[in-house]
Amino acid sequence: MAKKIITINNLKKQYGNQVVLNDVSFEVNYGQIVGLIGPSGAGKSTIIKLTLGMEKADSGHSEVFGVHMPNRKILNRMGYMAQSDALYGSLSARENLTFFAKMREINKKAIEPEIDRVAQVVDLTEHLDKKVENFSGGMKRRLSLAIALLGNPQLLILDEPTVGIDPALRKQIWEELGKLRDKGCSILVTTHVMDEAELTDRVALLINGNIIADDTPTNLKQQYGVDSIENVFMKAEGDM
Ligand SMILES: Nc1ncnc2c1ncn2[C@@H]1O[C@H](COP(=O)(O)OP(=O)(O)OP(=O)(O)O)[C@@H](O)[C@H]1O
Repeated sequence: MAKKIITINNLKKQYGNQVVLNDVSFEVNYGQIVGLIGPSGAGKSTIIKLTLGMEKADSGHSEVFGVHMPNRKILNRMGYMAQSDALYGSLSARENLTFFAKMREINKKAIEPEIDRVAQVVDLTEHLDKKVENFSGGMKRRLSLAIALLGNPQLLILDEPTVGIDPALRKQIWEELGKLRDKGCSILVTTHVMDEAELTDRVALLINGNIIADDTPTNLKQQYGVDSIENVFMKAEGDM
C-alpha cells in the first residue's frame, strides 16, 4: 500500500455564513506530485492552511507524516510556500535564505552551498545580494520557492508557486519538482495553470467546497472524454 504523507479527513470550514469546505478528504502519497485545482475562491489555500494547522477546521482533521497537525517539529521537516510572500524586505535575498536555513536547522557549513543550489534552481544567483524590497513580484515568488526548497525537504506544499514567473523558468521549476519527486519528495501544489496540472501525478479538483474528482491526469481526461485538464476543469465546472 502507498505510504501516506498527508491525510485529510472530512475537513469542514465555514467563514461566517459562507461554507468554504463542505467535507473534504484526500491524500498525498509518498513520492507523488498532487495538484489541487479549482476556481478562484474555491478554498484551495484554506485546505492548505487547515492541513498545516495554521487555521482551525470546524470539524475533521489532518495528519502529516502520520502526525496530527498542528505540530511544529513536522513544519521543520517540510517546505511551505504560502500564497503571499513572507520575506524580509530590508534584507538581501541571501540574508533571507540564511535566516530560513538556520530556522530549518541546516548544518552551518552546509548553508552556503545550499543557498547556491536553490538560487540556481529559481535563477536568482545574480540577485542574491540585492535587497528584497527592490525585487519584482516574480523575483519575490522565486525567492519564496527557493526558501521552500532549502534542505531538500521530504514534503513540499506550494500555493501557486509559479505566479508571475515566465514560461522558461516555469518549465525549469517543474523539471526540478519532477527530480525531487523522483528522489522521494512528496509535493502538494495549487495552480491556476492547467498545463502545470498535466505535469502532476494526480489532480484533485475542488468545486463548491467538495473534491469532485481526484485521479491521474490521463484518467481524468478519459473520464470526462476530453483532451486536456483545462477541458476537464471547464466541463466539471459546467456540470455543477
Ligand atoms: N480568514 C478569512 N475570513 C473570511 N473569509 C475567508 C478567510 N479566508 C478565506 N476566506 C474566504 O474563503 C474562500 C476561499 O478562499 P481561499 O483563499 O481558500 O480560495 P482559493 O481557492 O485559494 O482562491 P485563489 O485561487 O483565488 O487563491 C474565499 O471566498 C475567501 O474570501
